[in-house]
This record gives sequence, structure tokens and C-alpha cells, in this order.
Amino acid sequence: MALLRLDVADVRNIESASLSPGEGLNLLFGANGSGKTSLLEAIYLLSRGKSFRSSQPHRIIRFDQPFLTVAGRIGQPGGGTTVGLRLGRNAKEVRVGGRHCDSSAHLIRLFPAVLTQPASVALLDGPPRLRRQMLDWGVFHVEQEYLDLLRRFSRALDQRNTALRTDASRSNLEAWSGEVARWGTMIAEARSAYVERIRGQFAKISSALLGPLDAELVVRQGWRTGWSYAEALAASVAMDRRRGYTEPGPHKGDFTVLIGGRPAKDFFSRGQLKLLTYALLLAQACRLEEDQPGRACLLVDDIASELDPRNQEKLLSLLKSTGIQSFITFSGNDLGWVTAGHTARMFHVEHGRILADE
Ligand SMILES: Nc1ncnc2c1ncn2[C@@H]1O[C@H](COP(=O)(O)OP(=O)(O)OP(=O)(O)O)[C@@H](O)[C@H]1O
Repeated sequence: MALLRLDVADVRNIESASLSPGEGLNLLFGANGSGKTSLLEAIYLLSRGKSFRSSQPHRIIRFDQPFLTVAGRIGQPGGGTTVGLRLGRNAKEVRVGGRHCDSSAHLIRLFPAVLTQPASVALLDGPPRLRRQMLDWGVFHVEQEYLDLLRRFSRALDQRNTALRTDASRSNLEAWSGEVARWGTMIAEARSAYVERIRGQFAKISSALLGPLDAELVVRQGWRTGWSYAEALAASVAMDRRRGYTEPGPHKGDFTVLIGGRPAKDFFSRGQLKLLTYALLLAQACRLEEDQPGRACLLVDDIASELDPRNQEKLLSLLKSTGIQSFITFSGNDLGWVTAGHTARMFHVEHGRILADE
């Protein structure tokens, strides 16, 4: 499976563009401000139903236009499923196989793309919310019911918080605590199981990019180690009442990357953190590719940012070796060293227009 065809209209400075990507490496190159990231953003929109740069549609839609559209064909050459997204200022329409869908989950399921961009390093040194999102995206592709589980937990948590803040009866609070414990335990278990699934890939890829190192992923479930979630909730009732919300739980879950027992974010250089971030995200993509061959897609924005030429070359070789369809943006026109030894489909982006370099 791959993105076989892409049609973009009115995404940032791209008025109208179409391309037929290759199944391996696709390099998008051009001057600063030409529209490379906008093209990547269009592919991401097709994969998630939302942008990675802004949650406000009017910023992504080309100036003075009412909506944007991105359409594509996903699958094996000669076949495939059509997917489409039309995004207006206040409305979103998703279509898969010609049928209207009521949520973006259908796109996410069909076309799972992993994005790495300069800001992705926040996965290591930014807020835990980003790491939870990363894990949840991964679990979503392993467990069909996971989205439902997250919704159940969130509803139960809201109810428990309301019970904490009002004069709800003890039995009411206990009932909602029971629900929170039930769904929350399942979420934490699913996340831990997922980390186990990517651990091996992460160790392998991080060593390939950074040389031999003792890298470890340590998960925090969001409550005291050694306790069940129900025990942690029971122990925190008095404090939670005072706070007015539930403190322990998977909504506080997190993971850390340790190198030789120390958190990488505390002592790794910016470039090293960046390579480690690539290792994490590539591990996700490779895991998905192993579980569902041909399904994953990689979007790499600004591969040259903060990496020296040797590491850029290493990363490119690694991306190629995964066999996963990749879209990589690269500023400039002199791609001699990038393409040496690599077969890639090249797209020259110029003032929002895309020209295939055969
Ligand atoms: N809503 C919009 N409508 C029209 N043009 C826009 C809109 N938003 C941004 N732009 C313009 O689109 C152009 C392309 O931006 P993009 O981020 O895709 O460039 P890029 O090729 O990735 O550049 P760089 O190499 O500098 O990162 C920029 O000139 C930007 O000002």
C-alpha cells in the first residue's frame, strides 16, 4: 500500500497540484518558501484530517479561498481506494472510497503517516501530552477498540471530577471511581504493551543513528508504582476533593528515554536529541510496517535541519532501508550529495507548483 496519487487544491500557497509519488523515497526540494512543507502538510491532512502546523483552518486554506481539498488514491498500483478531505473555515468533509465518513478516524486507519519535523524534538524535551499522543496513535493502530476505550475513560473521568466537586453521595463517587479505574487500567496496559512492541526497533535504530548506546524506554503509568489504579484512586480521594479533579491516572502517564540510565533530554546535544527523536518515530513506523506490511508512510520535514551532512546521509540510508514510502523535504536545489547512491522520485517545488524531475 502506498499513496499512489495526490491532488491538492488551495493548501497555503499551492493553488493546484497533482503528483504520482514513488513507493520508496520521494524528495521534495526547492527554495525557502516555495511550498515544500505545504505539500507535506497536504499529505498529513489526508492521513489525519488535521494539520500539524495549525488547528485553525483559515491559516491552512489559501488566502481568500473558502476551502481546501486534498484527494488521493491509497493502495496497490493498479487499484487502491480513493480518499478525500475538504476543509472549510467551519466545516470538514471526509470521504473514503467515495462515501462520506463522519470522522477522520477512517483516514487515520487507512493511511497512517508518521511525521518528523524540526519541532518533533519536543517529544523528548516537551510536555508529556505529546508523548501520550504518540503512544495513543501507535496503540490505535494495534487495537481496534482503543479509541472507544479513550472515550469511555474520558467520560468517566469527567463524571468523577464532577462528583468530587459537588456534594455527590459516596456511592456515586465510588461508582465513577470504579469506571475510571477499569478503563484507565486498560489504557495504561495497552500503552505499556505498545512500548514493549517498539522497544526492540527503537534500540536498533537509535544505535544505527547514534552508534552503540544503552538506550531504554521507561513508561510511567500515571500513578504510584506497585499499586493498582483502583488503590491509587482510593488513596487520593481526599486530595482530589480538595483539588477538585482526579490527579492519578493515564491522563498523567508518560515515558522517558534513558541513555545509560540518565534522561537523554538532560545531557544530549540538540543534534543527538534530534537523531533520537527520529529513532522513536521511525521505530513507530517500522513497527506498523511489520504489523501491516505496506501500510506505513513517513513524512520528513526539513531533513537537513540541525544534522551534519554525515548524519543526514545516515538518516537517508536508513529511511531507504526500511522500504517505507517516504516524503522528504529538502531546501535548495543542489541535491547531488543527497541523491548519490539513492534511487528516489524527485519533485521540484517552485512558487507553489510541483514539477516532477524525471
Ligand atoms: N494561507 C496561506 N495562503 C497563501 N500562502 C500562504 C498561506 N500560508 C502560508 N503561505 C505561504 O506559503 C509559502 C510556502 O510555505 P512553506 O512553509 O510550504 O515553504 P517551504 O518550501 O517549506 O519553505 P522553507 O524551506 O523555508 O521551510 C510561504 O511563502 C508562505 O508565506
